[in-house]
Amino acid sequence: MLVVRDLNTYYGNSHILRGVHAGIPAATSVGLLGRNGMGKTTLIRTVMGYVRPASGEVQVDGRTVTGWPPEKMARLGIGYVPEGRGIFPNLSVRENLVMSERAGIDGRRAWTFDRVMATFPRLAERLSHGGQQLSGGEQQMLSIGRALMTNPRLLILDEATEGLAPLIVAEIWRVISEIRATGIATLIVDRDYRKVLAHTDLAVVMEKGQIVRHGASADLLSEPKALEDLLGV
Ligand SMILES: Nc1ncnc2c1ncn2[C@@H]1O[C@H](COP(=O)(O)OP(=O)(O)OP(=O)(O)O)[C@@H](O)[C@H]1O
Repeated sequence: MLVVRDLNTYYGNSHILRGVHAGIPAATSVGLLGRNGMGKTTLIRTVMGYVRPASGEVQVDGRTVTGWPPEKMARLGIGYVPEGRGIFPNLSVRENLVMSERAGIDGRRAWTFDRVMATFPRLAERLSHGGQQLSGGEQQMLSIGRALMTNPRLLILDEATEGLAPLIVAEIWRVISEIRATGIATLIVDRDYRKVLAHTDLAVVMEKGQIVRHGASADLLSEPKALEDLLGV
């Protein structure tokens, strides 16, 4: 459903994305791997319209959407949970969720407020708390909950478990499995490459702004030499 072709993105004079070709088929889970600073977040930010590419194309369902702003990308059914969490700190948990509520592009409302509550019981206990009163893990759950309330076809998770306690990290991976089982496509960036490969169908690896490897996640997991070369693990 999402394809990028020959994408080139600069920050000032720094050429960050260097001709990236990649795609996410519908209802497929893709892991985006690579060492620090290789361009993973820049790729996501370019796709979501936060950064304009110098050249290349972003397509959703065959339609060219390069440079569309984030709100329009969201309306195409792409949910984004940014690194460092995207919630409104001055609004309550309930307000954060309700304001994101929207039917999916096919008109379905599979993810409702009640379903998000059932998925994240911790949030249900803190509905009137302000966003800034939540722990880091709860903020992350709220950020994922907000994205689910938009009933996305594709959910992009950038470092969703970063800096969280092990129990919360396990909880987030459980939710990622649940989301995947409902047929939502996912693009997952996380430092724990084993978890990424275990929770995805396909994996792409970035190195210096290019995709240097793509294939089945299970295949990459069984290649220690490739993992060492590409990820330094
Ligand atoms: N706003 C910015 N202005 C200038 N350079 C930037 C900016 N954001 C990122 N960069 C640089 O772009 C390169 C790619 O960064 P990016 O965040 O996309 O990498 P990443 O693979 O997501 O790594 P990380 O895991 O560290 O976030 C890095 O060299 C980084 O220093």
